[in-house]
Amino acid sequence: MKKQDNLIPHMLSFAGDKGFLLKVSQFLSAISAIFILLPFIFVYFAASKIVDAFIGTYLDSGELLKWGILALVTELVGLLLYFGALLCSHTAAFNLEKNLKMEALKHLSKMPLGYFEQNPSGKLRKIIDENSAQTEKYVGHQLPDLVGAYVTMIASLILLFVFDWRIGLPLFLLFAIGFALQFLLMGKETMTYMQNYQDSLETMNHEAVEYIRGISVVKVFGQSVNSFSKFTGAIDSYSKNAMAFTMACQNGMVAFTTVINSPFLVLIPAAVIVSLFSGDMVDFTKNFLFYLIFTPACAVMLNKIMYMNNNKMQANEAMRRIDMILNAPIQEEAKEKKISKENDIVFENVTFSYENAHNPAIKNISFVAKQGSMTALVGKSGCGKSTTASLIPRFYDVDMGKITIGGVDIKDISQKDLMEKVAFVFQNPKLFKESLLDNILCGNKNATRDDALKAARLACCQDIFEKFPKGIDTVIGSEGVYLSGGEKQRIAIARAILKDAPVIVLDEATAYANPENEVLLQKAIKKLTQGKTVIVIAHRLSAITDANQILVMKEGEIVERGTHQSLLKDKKDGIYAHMWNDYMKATTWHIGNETGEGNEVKAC
Ligand SMILES: Nc1ncnc2c1ncn2[C@@H]1O[C@H](COP(=O)(O)OP(=O)(O)OP(=O)(O)O)[C@@H](O)[C@H]1O
Repeated sequence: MKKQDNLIPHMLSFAGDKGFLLKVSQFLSAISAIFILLPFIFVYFAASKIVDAFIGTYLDSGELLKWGILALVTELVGLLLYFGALLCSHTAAFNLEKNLKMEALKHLSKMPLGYFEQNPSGKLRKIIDENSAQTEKYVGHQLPDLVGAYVTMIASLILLFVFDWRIGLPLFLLFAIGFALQFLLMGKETMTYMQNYQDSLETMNHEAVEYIRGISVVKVFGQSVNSFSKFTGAIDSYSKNAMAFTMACQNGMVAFTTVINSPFLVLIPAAVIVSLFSGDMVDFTKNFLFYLIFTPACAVMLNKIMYMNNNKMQANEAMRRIDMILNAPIQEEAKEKKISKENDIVFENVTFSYENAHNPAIKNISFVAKQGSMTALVGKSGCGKSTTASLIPRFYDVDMGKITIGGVDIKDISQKDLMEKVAFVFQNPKLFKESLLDNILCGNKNATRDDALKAARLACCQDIFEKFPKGIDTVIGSEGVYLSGGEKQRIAIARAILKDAPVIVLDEATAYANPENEVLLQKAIKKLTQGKTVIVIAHRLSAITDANQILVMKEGEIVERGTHQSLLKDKKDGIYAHMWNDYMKATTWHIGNETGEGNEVKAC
């Protein structure tokens, strides 16, 4: 899609079954605009009567009253019609905003989870919220106003010529110059400046959030805001783009505002010249009175149109941003969905690269994880363990090779079935700002409170509940309720126990355990993984010595495989044997002196 495409019709299509209200609203607004112009004519007739009274002797107060009442009534009718127009446009606009949000959320739910690593939730929320609100503002307020303003403009131009074309023509030319300047202002170049400005505003907001998130690092390392080059760079870029946008608008804006707000500079000289050639000074005076009343209203209207075009440009840009989400490629669902009854996991020559990465994160990975067995992935940081695990629930799709569960390619299993089949416990589990109970229940929406309590017991969460007066009903994040990393992990394990999925992936699920709660966590994990196909990533090698197979990874490839015993016995000089030796040394490492005096530090 080109940046400058007119996306307004596309945006309006989201009004759905309320779309017809937009037409009704525009119709009412157009009629209302005419009614709101009529009082000028009636006031002109009233003023004419007063002029007549000056040159004659008799002032017909009845007729004066008639024009006054007509002016009042038409003004009121105009306002009522406008009210009706706004009512219709707002109903359609709210529907449009709701549909846009729903569509965006629906689309996001079909995206691979990897998309959310590149596009953090805060950024997506901002794009959806702010831009859909912008479209609501445009459709609810400005769209009916725009139609009304254009009708007013055409009617006004007609009126300019109806009373005395010799005065109307120079005024028309003045307004035409104003319009020409306005269209010059709305040129493609300005649109590009505005898009750059909006982009840099978005980047700056995003970097500000990142900076605040990392404020603890800033404080601990005594950094200043200037040392965060991405944030300061984003501020600089915003300031440059804001300035460029302002400068791009400056000349046109000044010229437009000056021209449009100086109709008397044209009206008075024109009227003086016309008066010199007017035979009937009475008629001239009446007409001049009309232009005197009407011309400032024309200027106000043109100013309004100018700002409305600006708003249209912003609404177009808002739609473009929402479209970036709506057009992002979704994770394709298989046309013929297959059900996998068994739970063996098989990787066949799987290769995967992250977007924009130079090298594959994993290469040619093949292994079989038998149903009911435990497979451990070990290796140095960055060797591809998490990547391998994250391909099982399709957080990303493989580039080459395939992954099957129970003999069925995971791409042929429906997303819903796959999500039901796999439970994933992350190193940093995400808990919602809801009660602990709700956080556990989200593993299985059909489960009862008793089920959740049972799962929590199995996950050794009792001590967490005992800390808070409301126990399992305590809401996280409220009134100083915060959980430690290890506590969060146990809640996440309770959630996974409740889900009772046949495949369990544990990515550093005990990373935050301290010596006391590691025992609890290990117990919880034992309960969770009984009889399941388990893929586990753990830096503490003691946690995986019982695994049915250990896959040792290096630079994205499997370089050794076997059980703990076989790897130690058959590959004495292998990577795993070295890792195990280092691990054993670390667990008996002493601070103080080499004779073992001092404080022992357990590996954690
Ligand atoms: N979202 C991502 N985008 C781009 N590259 C990534 C992403 N996540 C990981 N990588 C890269 O892929 C490679 C494998 O990373 P991965 O997280 O799988 O390693 P790991 O073995 O799990 O590491 P650790 O033990 O530190 O968690 C690394 O080079 C890493 O930099």
